[in-house]
Amino acid sequence: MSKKRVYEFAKELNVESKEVLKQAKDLGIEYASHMSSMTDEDMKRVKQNLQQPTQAKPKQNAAPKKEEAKNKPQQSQKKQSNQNNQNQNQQQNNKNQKQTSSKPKKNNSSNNKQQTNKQQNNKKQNNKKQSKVENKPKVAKRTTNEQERAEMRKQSTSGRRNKGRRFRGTRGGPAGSKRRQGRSRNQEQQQRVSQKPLPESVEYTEGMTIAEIAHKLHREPAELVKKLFMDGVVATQNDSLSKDVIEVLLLNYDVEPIEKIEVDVADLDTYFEQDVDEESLVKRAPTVTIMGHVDHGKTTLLDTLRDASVTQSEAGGITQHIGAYQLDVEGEPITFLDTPGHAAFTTMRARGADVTDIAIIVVAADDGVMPQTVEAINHAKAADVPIIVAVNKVDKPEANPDRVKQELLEYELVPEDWGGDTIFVEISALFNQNIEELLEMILLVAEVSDLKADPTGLAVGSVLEARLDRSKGPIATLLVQNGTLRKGDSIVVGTTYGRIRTMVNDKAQQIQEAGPSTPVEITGLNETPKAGDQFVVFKDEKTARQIAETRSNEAVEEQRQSVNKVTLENLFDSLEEGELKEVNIIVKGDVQGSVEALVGSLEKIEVDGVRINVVHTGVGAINETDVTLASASHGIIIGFNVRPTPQASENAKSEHVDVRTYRVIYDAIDELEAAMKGMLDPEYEEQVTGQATVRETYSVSRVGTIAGALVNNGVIKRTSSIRLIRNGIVVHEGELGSLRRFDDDVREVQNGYECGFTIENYNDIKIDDVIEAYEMVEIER
Ligand SMILES: Nc1nc2c(ncn2[C@@H]2O[C@H](COP(=O)(O)OP(=O)(O)OP(=O)(O)O)[C@@H](O)[C@H]2O)c(=O)[nH]1
Repeated sequence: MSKKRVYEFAKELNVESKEVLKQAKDLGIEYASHMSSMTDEDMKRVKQNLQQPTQAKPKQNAAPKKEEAKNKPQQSQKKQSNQNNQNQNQQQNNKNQKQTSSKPKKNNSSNNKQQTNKQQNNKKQNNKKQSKVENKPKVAKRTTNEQERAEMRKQSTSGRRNKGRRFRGTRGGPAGSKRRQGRSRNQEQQQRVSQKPLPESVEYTEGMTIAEIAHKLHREPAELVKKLFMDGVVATQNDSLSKDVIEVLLLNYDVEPIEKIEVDVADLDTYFEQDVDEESLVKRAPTVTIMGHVDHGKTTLLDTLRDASVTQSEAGGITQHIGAYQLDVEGEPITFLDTPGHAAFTTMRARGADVTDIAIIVVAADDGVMPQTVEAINHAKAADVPIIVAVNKVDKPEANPDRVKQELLEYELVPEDWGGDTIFVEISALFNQNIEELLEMILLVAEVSDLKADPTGLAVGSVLEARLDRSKGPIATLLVQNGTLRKGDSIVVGTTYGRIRTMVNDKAQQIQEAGPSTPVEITGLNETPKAGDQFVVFKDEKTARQIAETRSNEAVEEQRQSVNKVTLENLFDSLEEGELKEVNIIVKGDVQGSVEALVGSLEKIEVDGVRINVVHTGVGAINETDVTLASASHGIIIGFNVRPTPQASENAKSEHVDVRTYRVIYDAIDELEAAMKGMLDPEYEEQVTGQATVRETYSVSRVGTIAGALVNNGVIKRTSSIRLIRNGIVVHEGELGSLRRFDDDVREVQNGYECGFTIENYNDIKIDDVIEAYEMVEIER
């Protein structure tokens, strides 16, 4: 059933809103205001009533809205008023969405996505603004309820001081009030003569101030303040107004309110959903992902296809692995994503990248449908991507393609020759059989899908792969999805940005520009993005940097709010709160033996029924996979004699994964045990206090070696720990046995003074040895 607001309906009938309200009231229908929604039935009834000659009245242009406001019917039921307001909001939202999505869009799915995104944006903005408005003195809420307003007006005129303080009308008594009213009416009339005409409509954003709206209406803010006051809303000209108040205010002036949807420039999705100019659309290559069960031949198929691509390239051309490649089938290009497996596919999708147009599900004819085949089908279906089934390994004597077809019926994949609409191609990826037919089928599905893009304009797309290269810096493989990417372009990728310094295609050729569906590898970014990140080209580097910085800050904030990872510090708290019964750890070490020893010892730690669960062990540096695993399993990484790679360190930092490295197994055990007991010692940092050089040594029986030394740097303290250094090599670490000046025991000896000392349980002190005194100072974690 279609609904209209009172004012829209009035406009349609060319009568005033108040006339409609009046007629409705006569018919027993109560509306809160011009913004109330009318049902079809009500509109019919009101229209009939209005069309009776005595009642119909032409609409006047300069509507005396003040009276209208006065005559506004009061609500009999508070509940109904609220209901109506909800309807109003709902309808305005719908209207706004219609306004923003009226132009033709790429396709249905993007349409839907756009609508949802817009709705989300709307919601986001409304939420943001809501909080802003809520800080204001209840202005917005009060006006949403007509009955409350009326109630307040009543209170103000009855002169109840304690409640009516906001209403100036209570102060001067009836006579004064009348005088003022008379005066202001005159002023209003004078103003009206000299005022600019009102605009037909005003574009507003929620949270605008009275002064801003007054400016748009070419009216004095004081006039608006007064109008609102008459409606029971007390606000000053610098107060922000809620959407409802703004709408009522504008309608009081008979000005159409149009809400302006503010676009979040940092939301990259919006750049993917730009309105398209149908005329600029051209056919683009399909992007294909190959999925299937382990060992069914995904990699072999990708290799066979890539070989074909190499053969096509110029003699001597080398195909480099950039995460995707393009094949030319009789002049029709096809882009293959070079990362087999649905995990990659889903990760990309989870990050917002919908890059796949067609999914090829590889099923080995000798093995049939297996668990990952089903998973792959489900992932493709969830992404609404057309499926082509490649029945592989048909060269094998035990191959049974019909069994595969039979098994796939259960998943609604019915071959064409069995009356369905799924394309099945029987191939041998290893022996290059029927590959051409597979390619033709891909082109056929692509044609049916009518894949198009607009190569004009700035490029948008997704990251297929990214890595950090020691000499070149961050390298990313991008898939252009719309527009044309050019060398030198300023680009935002995920939360990073840069200018495209170099751009190569899958044939390792330097290129200047890349159109839709083209995979390219670029350098020039400031940081390494993640696979699945979206990219958008901006007209200048400054804008790109600003947007990337905003996105980066937003991402950090989001993460801060959502991530609550386990660290050694909060481990005990988590255990206390009953969140953890198992502590997940990942152990990496320099050699297998030490990893096993460490794991063995860690597993023996017993703390009140809490168990250590080793999720993964390995030899070598702590890498990104370890961090991903720790992040996913809320685990802690323990490294023994190994360090994290730079990328792993970065990821650990961003994903809040606790990485602990040790050089002594017992330290690792002690620290983990202490953390589990909530007794983690504070962390200390070494601070060298001073140095002294040995000038003489004396051997004294029962005392040992006494060294005579000169303090030549800082201070040597009796309580300090020391290191004995000979020719730059630490020969002993320990404590002082005694520290003296002449015959006196002293607490410390300053720079430039001589002293005598012994080292506890150590006598091998030689002339020219240096003792370095240091203290362990507690640092904040
Ligand atoms: N006979 C025959 N063997 C094949 C064919 N395709 C792949 N193979 C073999 O099957 C095995 C697995 O192939 P892969 O391409 O590695 O399979 P995959 O699906 O990529 O496996 P994962 O990467 O482990 O998921 C290899 O030994 C291939 O040589 C084929 O068409 N015929």
